[in-house]
Amino acid sequence: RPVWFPSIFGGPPRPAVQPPPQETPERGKPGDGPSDADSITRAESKQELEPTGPKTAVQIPVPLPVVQHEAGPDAGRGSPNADSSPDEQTTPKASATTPEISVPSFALSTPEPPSDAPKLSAPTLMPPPPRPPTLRPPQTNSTSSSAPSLSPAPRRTGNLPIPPRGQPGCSTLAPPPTHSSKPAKPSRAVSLSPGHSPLDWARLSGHPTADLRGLPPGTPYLRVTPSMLKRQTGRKGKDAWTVLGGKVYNISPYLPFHPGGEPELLRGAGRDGTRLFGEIHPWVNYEGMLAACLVGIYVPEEEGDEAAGGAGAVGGDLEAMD
Ligand code: HEM
Repeated sequence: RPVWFPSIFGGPPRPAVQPPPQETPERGKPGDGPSDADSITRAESKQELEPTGPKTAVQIPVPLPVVQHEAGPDAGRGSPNADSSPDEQTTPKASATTPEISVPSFALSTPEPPSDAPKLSAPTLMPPPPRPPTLRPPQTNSTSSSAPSLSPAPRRTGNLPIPPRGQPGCSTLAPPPTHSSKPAKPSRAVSLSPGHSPLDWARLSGHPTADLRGLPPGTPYLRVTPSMLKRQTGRKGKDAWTVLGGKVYNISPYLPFHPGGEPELLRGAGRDGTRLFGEIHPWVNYEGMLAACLVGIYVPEEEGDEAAGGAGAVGGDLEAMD
């Protein structure tokens, strides 16, 4: 393999002593093991195991005899010692304990685990990756596997940089400056009197038979004209009507329940409050909340059913509309 380098880097032309195609089959031969790293490792481990095991297995280079060789000394040593479980007879644990003592490559990791833990010595065949000093458990004796997973947590938090505090705009509790630059719109909600919460209104108006229209029972839906609506302002003993989306509602029963207050709600009384309503809270489901307060539909003057008393029957028009 060193012969390649001069030819690659423009050195004097030399005939290749061993061309690449010839190296591969030679290295693949099981008998020429010294060139392969695995074969070297197996050979060294077998040599170290040889004093404790039978000598015949050392001469076999293939992996299968190695397993048989390791099972032999394990069974032989494991039977007098009561500390090993019966499952260890089939595992190649004997090879892990023995090279730990004599293989030169184990010298780097030997001081880390104690020699009485044979299962932890197996990964020492390959040197462990470098770990930061903060993640290393403080105790050298690794008695349980769960201990290392718990110990790095407090160490890690202790080494994390603490964000700066005390400066304006740097607090983690405060919103970002881009969000806090514009002051929030102050709420115009009022405190409702006891028994007039939104839930109370839902109980009062949510019943299917609830009738909060302020009309005699059995009165059909009305065709409400602008002149009719104008008189329903909530004053002079009359109910307050408003138009929302083409429908006329009696909002008088809802006045003490309105979160925005009675005066605000009365701004829409006697007129079409659709635009005003939509400017303040378009998300409010007025159709569901005022279903029991539905008086009728809003129609032009000439299409109204106004009689001398005020109301005319709508008939089935509103039901067809729904
Ligand atoms: C058309 C005249 C109306 C006006 C001028 C009006 C005005 C207001 C105002 C100023 C608020 C307080 C908003 C805030 O919290 O800052 C409010 C809240 C509220 N209004 Fe009205 N309102 C009207 C009609 C209605 C109607 C007809 C309903 C029910 C069908 C209603 C249901 C509510 C509800 C549920 C809230 C609380 C909204 C929330 O907290 O998000 N309002 N209203």
